[in-house]
This record gives sequence, structure tokens and C-alpha cells, in this order.
Amino acid sequence: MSLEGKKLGFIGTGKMGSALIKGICDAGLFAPSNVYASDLYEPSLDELKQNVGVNVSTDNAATVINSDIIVLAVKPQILKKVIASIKDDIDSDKLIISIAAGVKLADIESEFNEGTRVIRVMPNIAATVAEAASAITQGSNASKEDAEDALAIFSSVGSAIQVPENLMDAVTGLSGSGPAYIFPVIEAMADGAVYEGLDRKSALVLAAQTVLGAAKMALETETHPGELKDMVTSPAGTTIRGIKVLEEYGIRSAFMQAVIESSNRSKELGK
Ligand SMILES: NC(=O)C1=CN([C@@H]2O[C@H](COP(=O)(O)OP(=O)(O)OC[C@H]3O[C@@H](n4cnc5c(N)ncnc54)[C@H](O)[C@@H]3O)[C@@H](O)[C@H]2O)C=CC1
Ligand SMILES: O=C(O)[C@@H]1CCC=N1
Repeated sequence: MSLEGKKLGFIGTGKMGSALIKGICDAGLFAPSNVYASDLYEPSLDELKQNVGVNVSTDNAATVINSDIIVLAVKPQILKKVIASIKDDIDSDKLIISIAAGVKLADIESEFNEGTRVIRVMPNIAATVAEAASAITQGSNASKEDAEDALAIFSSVGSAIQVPENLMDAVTGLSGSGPAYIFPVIEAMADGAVYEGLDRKSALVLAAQTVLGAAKMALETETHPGELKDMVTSPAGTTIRGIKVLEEYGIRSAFMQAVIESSNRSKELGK
């Protein structure tokens, strides 16, 4: 396999960098001894060193020099600055993966020296539990094998697909940001049951398992979600009462608009 013998680096070990490092090491795709991570914030490095066992440094150069594949997991707003500080240590043997929301491949490539191999990825935070939904898109100097490597890395922490770059903003609005739309849904559903007398712990377990089960059915039965909804909804039963309330509050429009607005922000970040 093409990842064999390769070393993986992360610049930025915040929420997403740490989630990916933990997920990828848990999956066994890379041994922690073959993973290098750097950040300016030492506590996150200490946590990774202690709990995962990867190599850590406050010097990004250490990550770059030791790694064959380098994931840039810093905020879009500082990506240029970070690239400027590492670009002269990047040669054509190394692959760069950017997970920065919005930032286009052409803009990333133009910050590096000519010929740099770049792949852009939009993962999500569920990499922590090996259930991320990721999309990758290939830069102009990246090879088919680079795309396969990126797909293998992100598939190790969930599902990963390849899309044309013009769809990356839509992916960001949908699956990149999406977990944050569902956590309040879980909390609010649990609140409803707490209102009705259920204890908080049981309510959260049942709410989260309900979301998980519905998602699994949508994925595994490959049945249209409308048909799955009809399977739960008995005539004059309990479910249709709940559905009517959700429709009155415009739930479909709210979720559609959330994805569209988040995609718009991704487009703004790319300007
Ligand atoms: N949080 C999420 O769910 C997702 C985030 N992303 C993308 O991942 C990237 C990181 O986002 P988060 O992890 O949420 O942000 P974060 O703020 O948690 O992490 C960013 C990390 O970069 C570090 N950093 C800042 N300057 C640095 C430098 N010069 N060198 C090395 N490290 C430096 C910070 O100390 C911090 O630990 C962003 O570009 C974001 O668009 C993509 C998908 C999902
Ligand atoms: O909110 C953000 O900008 C990042 C990108 C996708 C998820 N979190």
C-alpha cells in the first residue's frame, strides 16, 4: 500500500488536528511513532504526547522535515503566514494536505514554491470517533496516488469521497459544519423528554442513539429519508403530531438555510 513507510505530520493541533491525529492513530493507519505534530500551544501537544504517543514540537520545521505528508490544520486566516514559514523546506517528495475551510487550491499552491503537491480536504470533527464525513479534491501537481493516499487517510476515520473543487463550499456547509447543527438537536430533544420527566442522562443517551440509528438506517438501507419517515409515522399516531410541530417551525427550511449560509461563509473565506 502506498502509505507504507510514510510519515505523517500535522501543523496545528487544535480541535480538528487533534481529532484527526487521535482517530488516525486509533485506526492503526500510522503508528504514533510515525506521526509528527507541531503547534504554538504546548498543552495540546502535551496531551497528544501523553495520550497518543506522537512526536511533538513547537517548531513547525520539525514536522515538515520529518514528514512525507503534512496536514495543515490551522485557521484559514493564518494559513498564508504558516505556509510562508515552511515553504522552503517543502520539496516535490512531500505532499501537503490543507483542511482549511474555504481556501482554494490555486491560492494555496501559489503560496508554495512551484510544483508543490497539494490536496484540499474538508473533514469533520467526528474523526474523533472514526465517523467523519470527508471530501477531498486534488491540486494541479498532485498525482492520482496522492489522492488515493488522502482518501486512505480520511477513510481510516470515517467515509471519504472525492469531489470537484467547486463543490467544496457545499461540503463545508453540509458535513464540515454539520455536526454542530445536530448537537443542539440532540440536546433539545433530550430537553423535551426532561420536560416530560425523564432524567437527563437517560434522555441524552436515548436522543443520541436515536440520531445514530436514524443515520445508520439512512446509510445502510439506502431508502429515501421520506420513506423512512413514513415507516415511523402511524396514521393518527404520536409521530405525526411531532412532525406537524417541526413543519410549523420550518425545520426543513431552517436546515437548508443553515447549509447554504455556512457554504456562503466558506466562499467568503476563499476570497
Ligand atoms: N473544527 C472543525 O470541526 C473543523 C475545522 N476545519 C478546519 O480545520 C482548521 C483548524 O480548525 P480548528 O481545529 O477548529 O481550530 P483550532 O483553533 O482549534 O486549532 C488551530 C490550531 O492552530 C494552532 N496554531 C496557530 N498558529 C500556529 C502556527 N503558526 N503554527 C502551528 N500551529 C498554530 C493553534 O494554537 C491551534 O491549536 C481550520 O482551517 C478549519 O477551517 C475543517 C473541518 C472541521
Ligand atoms: O466553523 C468553521 O469555520 C470550521 C470549518 C468547518 C467546521 N468548522
